[in-house]
Parts: sequence; structure tokens; C-alpha cells
Amino acid sequence: MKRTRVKICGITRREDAWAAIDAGADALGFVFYAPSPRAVDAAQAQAIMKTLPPYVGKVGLFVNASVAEVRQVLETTALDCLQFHGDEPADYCGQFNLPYYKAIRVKPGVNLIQCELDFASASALLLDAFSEKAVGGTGLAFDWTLIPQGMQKPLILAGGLNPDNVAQAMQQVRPYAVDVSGGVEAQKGIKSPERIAAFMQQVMQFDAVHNGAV
Ligand SMILES: O=C(O)c1ccccc1N[C@@H]1O[C@H](COP(=O)(O)O)[C@@H](O)[C@H]1O
Repeated sequence: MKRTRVKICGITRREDAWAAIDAGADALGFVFYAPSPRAVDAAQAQAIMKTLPPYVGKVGLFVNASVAEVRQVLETTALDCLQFHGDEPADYCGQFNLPYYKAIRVKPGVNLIQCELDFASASALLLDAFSEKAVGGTGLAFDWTLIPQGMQKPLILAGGLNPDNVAQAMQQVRPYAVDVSGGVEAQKGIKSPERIAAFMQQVMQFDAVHNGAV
């Protein structure tokens, strides 16, 4: 029996956080990357986080941030996990005394087995689509057949997931978790409770049928 975890990323409002929690999401993502339309600062994130119940993961997403920026966010917020979505090396990612996972932007030729070795200290790898135009939150899916069999670390599948394709993605990749941002939005930075519920329904239904979850 296995339950696929879900992170809803790009939370900017308390009501969106609660829509995700009420629908059964396991974790929420807060984007500390100013160019993103989903960016929040530490004070905004903590104002949302302090309304949350226990047992909800709070992930901080950073893109090539300075050590001081990450530390400043950690001093103010109750994050319990870090997502590094830029070009950060493993020794940078591992210095904050929190579990972290590294986003790998997948394109033909990427060696994901080598990435596992390079980020041995990561608790998971997040696989997202590569784009020349943006580092993440692109709404683009990648070719899931580029993921080799037999990867050892938990895989978090991201990139262009939505209620219409998440079951197919789970069927093909069998990830530890799925991560969605744009696919459950009503508009950039604003989540749709209906799309979150539809996404969660698809994940739970897949698990019930294929993973023996109840
Ligand atoms: O959400 C963003 O704006 C963002 C900005 C910079 C880096 C990552 C970002 N989001 C992450 O991107 C993936 C895929 O998002 P989408 O579902 O395709 O919109 C996901 O991991 C988000 O956490």
C-alpha cells in the first residue's frame, strides 16, 4: 500500500493554503524568488504559516539565493524543508540544518543517475521541465521517458501537472510525490479551490486503484 504525497506550490494566500489542506495536500510550497508571480517574502509566508495546523509540510523554494537570504527567511518562518530550484551545488544546499531536495530541470542528455550521486545529501530529487525562458513554474511538462529505471532517491515529479494529466504521469513515473503550481491556479499566484480538489481527487483515485491506498 502506498500513498503518493502532494505538494501544492506557490501559496500566496491563507485561503489557498487552507483549500490545499482541506483537499488533503501533504505540503505547501512558498516561493522566495522575487521574479516569480508567486513570490512571497518571509513576513507574508509566516503570516500564512502561523494559521496552519500541524502535520502540514512547509517547503521554502529558493533559486540561487545567497546564504544570508535563506538564513533570513529561516529566522522568520517555520519552514521544515528546502527546495533549491537553481544551480545550487550540494554543499550549499546541505548547510542549513533542514532536509532539502534539489530540483533538476530535465532535458535530453541529463544524467539523473549522476544527479543522485551529486546530491547524495538530498532527501529527494524534484524533476521539473527545462525551459530557456524560466527556471520553474513554467507549466511545461517534460518527457517522462527520460527518467531512468532504478533511481534510488524518492522522486518528486513536477512540471506542467494538472488534474487532466496527473494520473497519466503517476502511471508512467510512479513518483514518491507530485508537485503542482500553475495547474491548480485560477490566475497566476491565485489558486483555484476547485482545481486543487480535482487534482487531489485524481491522485487519490489513482492510489486507490493502483497502489492499494484506502
Ligand atoms: O512557481 C514558480 O513561480 C517557480 C519559480 C521559480 C522556480 C520554481 C517555481 N515553481 C516550481 O516549478 C515547478 C513546476 O511548476 P508548474 O506546476 O509547472 O507551474 C514546481 O516544482 C514549482 O514548485
